[in-house]
Amino acid sequence: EIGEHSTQSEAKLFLARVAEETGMEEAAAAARRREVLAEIAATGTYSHTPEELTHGAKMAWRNANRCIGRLFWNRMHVFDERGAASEQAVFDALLRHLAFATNGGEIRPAITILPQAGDGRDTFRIWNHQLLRYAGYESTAGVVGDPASVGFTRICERLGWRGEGTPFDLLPLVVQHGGKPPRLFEIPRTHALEVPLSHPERDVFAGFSAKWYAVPVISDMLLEIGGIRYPAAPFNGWYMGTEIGSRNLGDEARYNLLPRVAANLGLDTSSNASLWKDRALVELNAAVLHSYRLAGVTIVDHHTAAQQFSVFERNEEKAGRDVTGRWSWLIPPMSPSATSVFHKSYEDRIVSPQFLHQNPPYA
Ligand code: HEM
Ligand SMILES: N/C(=N/c1cccc(CO[C@@H]2CCNC2)c1)c1cccs1
Repeated sequence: EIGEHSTQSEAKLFLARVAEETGMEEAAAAARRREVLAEIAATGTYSHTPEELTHGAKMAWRNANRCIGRLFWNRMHVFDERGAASEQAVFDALLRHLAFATNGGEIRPAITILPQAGDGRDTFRIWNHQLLRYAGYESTAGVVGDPASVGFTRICERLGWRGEGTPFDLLPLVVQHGGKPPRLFEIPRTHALEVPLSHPERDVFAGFSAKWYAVPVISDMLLEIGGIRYPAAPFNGWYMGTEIGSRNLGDEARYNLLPRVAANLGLDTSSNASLWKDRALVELNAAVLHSYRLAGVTIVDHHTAAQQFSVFERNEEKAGRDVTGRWSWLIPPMSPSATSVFHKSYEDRIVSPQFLHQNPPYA
């Protein structure tokens, strides 16, 4: 009962906003509103039209408070896979998503929306954090691969998966349907474009051949639109260089490459004041941007991304909408004060539609 009222009020708010933003006729909007309220009264839930689903997913991106990439919110391809009825069908849809998004390196933002929660049939959950990610193996000599993946790698191994044991083993996709045991699927190499990393002037990676995957596809967040929850709705954009250069490869708790890069640059790592970590970070980030450009794979540097975010703020102002944001995430991890975002403040208010974190499906 209470659920029904909240769905009704969330649905009414969403339908009114979509009608207004997509210029729907008043009569058509009223008819749709009545139809949805009747469906909720009869079944406790409702289904979005393809148009509502598409615009709702774009609104959720536009409302993503931690996202610096929102300028392009209206240019995202939406794959409606609400008809998926098996793990195999989900896997096929995810491969299609990867192929479409990769597009030979000219990355296209996209989202694949799988069945909504609570529509009677069981829902799907994708256990991966991202469709493409490297395994992490804990050993007595430390971690081989991505330390952030150690837990999930163990789960994959418990489910029967065996990696090669290199620092860059692509993890399998793990798809669960309702309460059934999850199924594992290997991603074909044809769908997992990777970028070999090199530096334009210096051999910063001497002794460690580094690479990273082209397309980041977040697959563990829940998409909420007008009171309807989509627990599996993987979405991709392109990378901002600092995500790879500063965090994935630079963090001590990740690939921890700063000492090696500093040594290869001949820096004095005996004192903080030589700023050797800062110099190593700059060259590591320069190498990432250089390598993706050389490979013809879309990437954005944090200065350009910040400028694009300013254009987004101006566009939203013109559209009469507030921009909400989480400052601590919007500022890039490198040279934040050299970007405009740093010198502004943002209200971290949750606006629906929205992407939300959800509990991992595995114990
Ligand atoms: C097109 C290029 C895009 C770029 C460069 C970009 C950039 C970023 C960056 C740098 C972050 C912070 C990630 C971190 O610090 O770990 C982020 C967060 C986020 N982005 Fe974007 N983004 C893009 C597209 C998208 C798209 C297409 C969506 C969804 C449709 C999206 C939704 C989000 C969400 C929900 C978060 C917060 C994630 C969390 O709370 O863990 N972004 N984005
Ligand atoms: N460039 C990106 N970066 C991210 C966007 C959202 C989330 C993440 C990773 O978030 C992890 C969880 C908290 N920090 C790391 C990275 C995109 C991924 C998918 C669309 S754009």
